[in-house]
Amino acid sequence: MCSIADVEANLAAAHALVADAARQGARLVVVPEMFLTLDGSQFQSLAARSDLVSTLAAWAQDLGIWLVAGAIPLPSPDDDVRLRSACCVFNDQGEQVARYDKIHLFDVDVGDAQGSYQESDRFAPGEQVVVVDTPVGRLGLAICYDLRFAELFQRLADQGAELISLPAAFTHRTGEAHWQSLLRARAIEQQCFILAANQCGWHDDKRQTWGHSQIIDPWGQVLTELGHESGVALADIDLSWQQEVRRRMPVQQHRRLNKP
Ligand SMILES: O=C(O)CCC(=O)C(=O)O
Repeated sequence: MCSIADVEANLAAAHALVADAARQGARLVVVPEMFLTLDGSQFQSLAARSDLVSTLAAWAQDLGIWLVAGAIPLPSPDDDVRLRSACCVFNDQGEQVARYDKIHLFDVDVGDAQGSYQESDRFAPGEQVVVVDTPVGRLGLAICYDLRFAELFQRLADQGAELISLPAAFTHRTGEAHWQSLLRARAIEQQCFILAANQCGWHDDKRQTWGHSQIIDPWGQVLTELGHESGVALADIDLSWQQEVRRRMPVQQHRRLNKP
């Protein structure tokens, strides 16, 4: 989706997309990073709103789906005044079953319309690698810039991840150059499904994201892909195909360095 500076409008747009996915039979739905807003000046007030997490939990329960709720700004679990960019997972009963705080923060000058990004001005990095069992497989959690850090994906796979979700607001410039190559590489390396939900388009004329949300299988095949527009991408997660890929090419067993 393409979030703008209006949180209520973004909530309504996200809910419509999630409901559409549920109507089409999705059992687990991933929404993009910072889908409530990409406007950093609103993060502090959003993090103070206790109603948002319960709203997202209610979506999951009402629609009978598991929801990987992108990333939203939440308070740090410790005393740090900076927030965390947090991905909460809700089950179909509306219970929060996991929370992953983005580990790798995007402090990068990509030379696009926004100038440089300094995520660590507002956020502190997470420290925990998180996996959670879901009805469609064991799910590892990562967010956007994390995609560039293969060792996180290796750790997720070492903890049994069969699929890895990646809510993102990947920039247009870096997305055009690297998004799909990195997604496919991570899927092939870990022989995992990758569920990548990206923001798209211009956000209030300030920032442009790449879109191209997609689902990739453990062989690196793109099962479904959106373009630059917002929408819903759906795929079947066939874990027997994953077992077949892993059985035929047991790269994890062939590791000789950094074995867990
Ligand atoms: O890694 C990139 O090129 C984009 C990352 C990004 O936009 C983010 O983490 O918000």
